[in-house]
Amino acid sequence: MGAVSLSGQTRTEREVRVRAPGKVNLSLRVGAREPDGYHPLATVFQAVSLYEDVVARPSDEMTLTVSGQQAERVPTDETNLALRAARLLAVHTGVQAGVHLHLHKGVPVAGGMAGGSADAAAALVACDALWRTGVSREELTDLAAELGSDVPFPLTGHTAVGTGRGHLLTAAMVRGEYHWAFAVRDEGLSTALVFATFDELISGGTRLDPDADRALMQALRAGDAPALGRALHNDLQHAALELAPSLAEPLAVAEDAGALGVLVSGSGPTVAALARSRQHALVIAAAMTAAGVADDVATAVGPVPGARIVPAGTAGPLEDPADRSL
Ligand SMILES: C[C@](O)(CO)[C@H](O)COP(=O)(O)OP(=O)(O)OC[C@H]1O[C@@H](n2ccc(N)nc2=O)[C@H](O)[C@@H]1O
Ligand SMILES: Nc1ncnc2c1ncn2[C@@H]1O[C@H](COP(=O)(O)OP(=O)(O)OP(=O)(O)O)[C@@H](O)[C@H]1O
Repeated sequence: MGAVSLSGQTRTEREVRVRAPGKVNLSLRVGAREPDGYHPLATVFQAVSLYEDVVARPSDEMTLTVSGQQAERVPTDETNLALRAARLLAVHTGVQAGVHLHLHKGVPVAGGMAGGSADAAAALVACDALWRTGVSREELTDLAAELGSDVPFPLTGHTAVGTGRGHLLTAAMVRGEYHWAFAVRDEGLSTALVFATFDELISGGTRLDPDADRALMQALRAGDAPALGRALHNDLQHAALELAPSLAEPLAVAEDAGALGVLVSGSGPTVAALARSRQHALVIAAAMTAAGVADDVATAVGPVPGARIVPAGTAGPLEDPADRSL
């Protein structure tokens, strides 16, 4: 155990492990583009049990390594959202310390499930604990929103309504658990391009109806999965299909396999199918694999909690492979 100096204090060197979830937008309603380039949203997020694990260790620099699903597609330079989160927290709090972050990815990259946003949320929580900054949860949420519209939600987790750019959250009342099957594609979709394609398709005319998700919220309160399946909605789906027409295939296969509802997750290209049970989610995933309509499949349950510290010694895919060669 070494000792490091932090803001004039000496403390025992340690590591902090944080786990943050990916998300599905149960409903994603998009208003007309505003002058700042962003679109007002009315969305309902649900956190699902595909996780990003982040380990933060004291370091003189800000460095990053990545392992896990599609790790080779994640940038490790200063554009990485987790590194940007660490830097933002250091600047905000005046902490003069570095960190080594290791990300273990379990959420599809550029898949519309906010994997990078979950990394950023986890990095904020991990660095906050490592550096003992003492910032409030509200401040962390504000910093999260500076990093990206989707970053506050993985801090909060569970099920929440998102307004503004999607970053203003209100917890939703939810009964029961919901089982999901996902069709994952190797090639991601750019969120900005999907929004731009949406603009072309609607050519200026759309208004957010505050009552549009009444049936969906009622289904969640009642724990009624079939009603939730009928109420799933994504305004960006048409644009995602325009850019990746083959997404129609996993949508159709999941429907044929009896999914209660199926949609493109967020800006895509991951396709999310709501199942009747965990077993049924496995059946839908198997059907998508057998039909060859996905590069990979996954199953998950929601809602699950937001970013939280994982006690040391907890089993899980949290190790930095670089350590094994030491
Ligand atoms: C599609 C969703 O995943 C739904 O939850 C999010 O809206 C995307 O959130 P995100 O990836 O965190 O997006 P940001 O990093 O904030 O923005 C990336 C780009 O997406 C577009 N964008 C994003 C959010 C929003 N409300 N309107 C937008 O038009 C903008 O072109 C922006 O430049
Ligand atoms: N930590 C990170 N993990 C994954 N991608 C990252 C990360 N940091 C930056 N990126 C970049 O961000 C892009 C989007 O990644 P991400 O996995 O968050 O997409 P997404 O799930 O579609 O996001 P969202 O659903 O929030 O729109 C990637 O193509 C990658 O270049």
